[in-house]
Amino acid sequence: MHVGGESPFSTGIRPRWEGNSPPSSSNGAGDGDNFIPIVEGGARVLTNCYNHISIHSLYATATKTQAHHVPQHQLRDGLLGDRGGLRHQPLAYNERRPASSPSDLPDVRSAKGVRGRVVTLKLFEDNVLVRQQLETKGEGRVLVIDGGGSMRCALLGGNLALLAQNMGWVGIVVNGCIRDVDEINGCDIGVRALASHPLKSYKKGTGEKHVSVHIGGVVISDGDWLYADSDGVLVSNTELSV
Ligand SMILES: O=C([O-])CC(=O)C(=O)O
Ligand SMILES: [Mg+2]
Repeated sequence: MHVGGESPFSTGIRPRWEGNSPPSSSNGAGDGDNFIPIVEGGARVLTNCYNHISIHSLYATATKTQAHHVPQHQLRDGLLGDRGGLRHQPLAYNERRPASSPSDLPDVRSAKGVRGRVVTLKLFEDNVLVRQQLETKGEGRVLVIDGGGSMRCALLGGNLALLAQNMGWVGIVVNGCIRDVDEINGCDIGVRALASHPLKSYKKGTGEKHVSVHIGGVVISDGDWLYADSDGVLVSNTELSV
């Protein structure tokens, strides 16, 4: 994906940093929210792992560290049991290695491309609003779900992806986890997520619709344009010629 038909670097345009400080850490990620590379006409590139969150590269981001994000007392006391039980967490989950560099990541070439206007949801470990939204007509739009980056349950699965496809949504970006990966891959819809997780989410209906969200270092608002392919994810206030 090239913005405006040319690489931003070949046209001499350099990223600039919005906010008070440039990235401070050695991997260039900073704190994730205080800088935004601008490549053209206000287009924002989602940084962090969003170049690598195709459903075809899910397992690379499910690390040993993340498996430990579920506090031991919750495992012991079964506080998450009403969502299917952590017993269903596969052993293999603990055996996956961290994705420490892009070269560690699997192939993402077959990731489906996505372009469309954004509808946002902001929620945490509860996907009732996701179903509600996907039950409405997608009309070629992309659902962006800010799930707070939770690695403890899935906000989208095969049934919801099929619903999305049938209702005319073209893509779903999840700042969180998905499950039923094979079923999702069989749907005619592009999905990006941080990782897969076998556990379902709560079903309480908490969260907000149509609010601006922060994902991968950028602000994404209802009505923005989102472009995703195997190169990464771009967001813009206006339609781009990508
Ligand atoms: O538990 C959920 O709501 C997600 C899911 O598995 C599906 O959509 O198939
Ligand atoms: Mg399912």
